Amino acid sequence: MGEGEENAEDQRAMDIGLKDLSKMLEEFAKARDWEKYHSPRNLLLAMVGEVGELSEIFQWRGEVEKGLPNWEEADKEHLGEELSDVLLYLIRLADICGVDLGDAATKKIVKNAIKYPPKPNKKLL
Ligand SMILES: Nc1ccn([C@H]2C[C@H](O)[C@@H](COP(=O)(O)OP(=O)(O)OP(=O)(O)O)O2)c(=O)n1
Repeated sequence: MGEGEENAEDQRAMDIGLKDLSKMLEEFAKARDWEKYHSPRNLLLAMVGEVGELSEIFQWRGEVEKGLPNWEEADKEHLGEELSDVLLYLIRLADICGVDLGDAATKKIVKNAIKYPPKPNKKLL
């Protein structure tokens, strides 16, 4: 196994968090002098573009089974890439807007639970 493959394994093994990804994206932009392009509006439009690319994967397939059992591996890999592009732009957008996404999302889940109370026998939150 080459060094690059070992690093990829390490990355997979890591339970990476939003803050780590945010830092990596900041470094990625800095290293390319792309910070000037990463304005809130540009990032939002880039994210919406990636949502379009994600949608294209499902377009014309009809409903698909959970777990995508009949999909080619290459299609699943493509799906992972497009999901990642959406996530990465979302994380970068939140960072550039000064929003702590982990904190905001946690608060939102609590708010959702109050708005939509669970069935009495299924109370998890
Ligand atoms: N100014 C940019 C351009 C790209 N990226 C990063 C975030 C996304 O994860 C990915 C998007 O790259 P592309 O625009 O090349 O989009 P795709 O990877 O989807 O390629 P394609 O549109 O050719 O399928 O790169 C970024 O942070 N800032």
